[in-house]
Amino acid sequence: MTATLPATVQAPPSGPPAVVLDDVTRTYRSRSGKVHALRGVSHAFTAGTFTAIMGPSGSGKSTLMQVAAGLDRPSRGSVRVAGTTLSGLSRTSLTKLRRESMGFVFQQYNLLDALTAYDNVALPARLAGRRPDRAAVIGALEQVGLHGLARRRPPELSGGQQQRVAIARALHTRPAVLFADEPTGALDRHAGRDVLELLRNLVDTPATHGPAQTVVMVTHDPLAASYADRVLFLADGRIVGQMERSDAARIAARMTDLEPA
Ligand SMILES: Nc1ncnc2c1ncn2[C@@H]1O[C@H](COP(=O)(O)OP(=O)(O)OP(=O)(O)O)[C@@H](O)[C@H]1O
Repeated sequence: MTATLPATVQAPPSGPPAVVLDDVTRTYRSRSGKVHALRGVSHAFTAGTFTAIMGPSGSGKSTLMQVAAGLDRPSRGSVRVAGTTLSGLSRTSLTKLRRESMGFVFQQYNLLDALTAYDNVALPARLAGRRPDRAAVIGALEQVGLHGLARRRPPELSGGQQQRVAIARALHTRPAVLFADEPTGALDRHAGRDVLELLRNLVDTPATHGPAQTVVMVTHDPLAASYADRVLFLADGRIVGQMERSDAARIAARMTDLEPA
């Protein structure tokens, strides 16, 4: 279902939105007072596109991702994922939506060393009390180029291969949106590039089933951000700029402008 965009959100030039943030504010209360992590953020993440989120430390990147993924609730404003507004959903419905429509990849791979790559990918289905769909698990491992290594355990894989298993685990439910938080942060340059090329290919390769893959990635690395279709720059809880398909040098220059002197 394609929902109508709220008036405050600028529609991107093409395609329906996979995730919409409308005037999202997130304020934390700490002992030293209120912290305004997000201040009225509105953005539509177009389905089938790759967006990088950058900004200085403390600018609100992780909060934006947590709120967009329903892991945290906004203090004000609304979030919609795959056509469903998150506010008002029960905890169970939110968990179901997250399980079916969202995939997560972090800097740490969070794999179980005792399980094979295949069983790591199948684990979320098992934990949810479902029988894993063998074809979907193998399909996800094929998508990340690891079909031949399905029986290896994480200690028998390189860091880059382990991250690809983690991506396969995130992809195996064919989520509408893949959220990645510093997915290359623990990898060397070469392995990091492979993971970024993989994320790029997921977006570029037409899906045989389900919606086009949408990727939203938080990163500190301008080179990583250069793989995205669009870079959003955050500062002090606000979106302060965007760049379309840009190179690492230009992205780095914009970041330098945003860093506090
Ligand atoms: N649970 C919390 N309680 C209080 N303040 C918080 C909480 N989570 C985040 N903050 C504050 O909100 C602001 C934004 O934090 P956030 O983690 O989103 O920034 P970030 O851009 O991801 O930073 P980094 O690049 O350092 O990871 C910061 O000032 C942070 O200290």
